[in-house]
Amino acid sequence: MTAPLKHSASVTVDVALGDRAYDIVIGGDVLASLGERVAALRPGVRTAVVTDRTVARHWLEPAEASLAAAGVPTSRIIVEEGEGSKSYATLTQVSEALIAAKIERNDLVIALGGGVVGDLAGFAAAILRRGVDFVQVPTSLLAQVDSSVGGKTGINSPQGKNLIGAFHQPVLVIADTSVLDTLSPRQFRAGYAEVAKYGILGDEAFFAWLEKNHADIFSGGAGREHAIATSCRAKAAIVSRDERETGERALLNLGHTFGHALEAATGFSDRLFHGEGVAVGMVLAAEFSAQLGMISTDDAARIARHLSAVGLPTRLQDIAGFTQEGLADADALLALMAQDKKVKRGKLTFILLEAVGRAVIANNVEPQPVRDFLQAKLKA
Ligand SMILES: NC(=O)c1ccc[n+]([C@@H]2O[C@H](COP(=O)([O-])OP(=O)(O)OC[C@H]3O[C@@H](n4cnc5c(N)ncnc54)[C@H](O)[C@@H]3O)[C@@H](O)[C@H]2O)c1
Ligand SMILES: O=C(O)C(=O)C[C@@H](O)[C@H](O)[C@H](O)COP(=O)(O)O
Ligand SMILES: [Zn+2]
Repeated sequence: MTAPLKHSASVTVDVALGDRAYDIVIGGDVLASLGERVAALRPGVRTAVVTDRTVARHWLEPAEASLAAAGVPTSRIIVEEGEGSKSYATLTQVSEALIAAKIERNDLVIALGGGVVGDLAGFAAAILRRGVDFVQVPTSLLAQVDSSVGGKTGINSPQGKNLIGAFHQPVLVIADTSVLDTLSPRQFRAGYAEVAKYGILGDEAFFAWLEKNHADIFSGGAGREHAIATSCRAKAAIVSRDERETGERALLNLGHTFGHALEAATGFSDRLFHGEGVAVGMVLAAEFSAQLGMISTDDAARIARHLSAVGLPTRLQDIAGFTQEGLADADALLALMAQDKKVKRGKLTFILLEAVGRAVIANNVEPQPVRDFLQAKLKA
């Protein structure tokens, strides 16, 4: 745990993982406290900040200034932005730069960026000298509500999302909500899909609140911080009970079995951002659940209606280049889903819905009903 510091209002969420517990500090100017918090957590530490080009342009200097003011030595490693950087090539670039910077076992890697930088830098830290601690400084909405918390790190392989990785928890998360002001509207909206996910999977009241307050979240009102803190509390609670996804953590994968296959089918490109794939995937999961008689068609329609109201894609046909080979093809999508990490003895696991706010884990799902469902959706 970090000691409380005297900065303007911030909220701290605890991720209760015993001797690996850590704080998520959320607030409007907490980036300025990065150096002070790192120095308090690890006196005498050296750091390397991993970031991407776009985030570096906006936020690297304030991060470095905060570290310098607290007397924390640092070096910088800058990668290309985008999902393509969750690759073997960029992992090599980052690992070798960390070695060149002489980051030792007791030093810290700092991931300053969205989910791509967090997953990549976290994984590099996990394998560098067999494990170096790291700090998450998430700069996208998605990273502040989801990817910076919980310790899933990794890269993609051509066969699928996040297939190479490790569980490696950060030692601190600093989520400065004011950095979101430089995020593009499309990226902000994509991150919102993961916010809505927490309501859909386990908190109907939060979903109803989002239905009423989404405009405030998008415009940067007080609701934004509330939505981020609520999302982090929901994720922290699940992760602290099931760190390694042996059970209920799989609920956080709502929409991802479909979504990850769609991201792979679109070549991990800007045709479909992760959050957008999750939005389409959650609607497909809801509609598939309705077809199985698990959720009412009204509830499934309510989910699609809200995601569509904020401008997220909700149908396969909304994806750029929908008719291109591999996307409008149920068998190709099923082949990609076969690489999902929830597959057990060759059988698919889906996160399905009984109601808004009630998700369940469905093991041993046969491929044929999924194929039939997708074929119908592709023609719709
Ligand atoms: N580890 C997990 O638990 C977890 C959870 C959810 C998603 N993810 C992963 O996260 C990734 C998606 O993360 P993302 O949506 O943050 O994408 P991202 O990291 O690619 O960031 C989105 C874009 O926004 C830019 N950006 C980020 N912060 C900015 C800021 N403050 N100002 C201006 N531009 C900014 C980035 O340069 C990038 O171009 C996917 O790879 C997904 O698989 C991981
Ligand atoms: O933290 C989790 O657990 C999640 O599933 C969160 C997801 O939003 C995230 O996209 C995660 O990276 C997906 O995990 P994966 O195990 O399917 O790669
Ligand atoms: Zn996700």
